[in-house]
Amino acid sequence: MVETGEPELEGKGDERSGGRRSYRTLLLDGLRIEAPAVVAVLSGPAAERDASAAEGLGADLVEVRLDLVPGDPIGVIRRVREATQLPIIATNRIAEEGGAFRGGEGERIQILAEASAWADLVDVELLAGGRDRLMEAVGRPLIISYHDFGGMPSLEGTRSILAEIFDAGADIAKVALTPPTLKDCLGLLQLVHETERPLSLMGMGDLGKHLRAVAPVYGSVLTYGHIGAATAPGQIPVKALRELLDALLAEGR
Ligand SMILES: O=C1C[C@@](O)(C(=O)O)C[C@@H](O)[C@@H]1O
Repeated sequence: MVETGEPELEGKGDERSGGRRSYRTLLLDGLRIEAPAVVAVLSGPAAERDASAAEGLGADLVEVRLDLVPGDPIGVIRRVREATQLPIIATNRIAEEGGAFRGGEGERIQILAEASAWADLVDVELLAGGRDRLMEAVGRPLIISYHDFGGMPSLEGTRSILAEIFDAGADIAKVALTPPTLKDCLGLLQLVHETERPLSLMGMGDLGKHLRAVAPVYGSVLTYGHIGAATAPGQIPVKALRELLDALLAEGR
């Protein structure tokens, strides 16, 4: 686990980074993220080509879904590193949380650890058996994630999951949930607004997808969009997501 030590710098709603509005600056082991930030998810055979296009489409970071690229995942992330200057998140998603990796946990963690040499942040699931082993092996800022593709825990249950994620040593907590009602969406926005530590919250599904553009207004630090095929229900194309954020983020808050 990386000892960041660096304070987060609380920006103001009117701060701009390259013409974009930033609410807060995250300093993670020398990596500077002006939040809220758009992450372009790279998957499939066009991952390297999409990496080249990501910044022009409005992405601030890219995520390489090592479980969703053909061939050698290490070769792919190396080429993505050559294709873009944007910070890279390495993710090798377990099947239980919507991923396509089908090997053993030891192999999955090994690939992720090796790929981290070309990444700026690493994503690992809260419930992954190899989570702590990976965290010991990787000297990168960590996103610890939790996904529910069929619904969501209660709000108290979600608060407990966030506490577990931060207690486990996350630099950024990430939860992607499928809220069944608008009341659940309101509850999640309240949760984002009250959480001071860096949290990325996304809604999945038809009723939750608007949270991808709205939760950043309430403080969510990362929101994920796609360039090629969507990698989650309700995911929004990067260009449209960027335009939504630029339209919705407020001068002051
Ligand atoms: O965890 C996340 C969020 C995500 O599942 C989404 O809902 O956009 C997409 C994944 O690629 C990423 O790793």
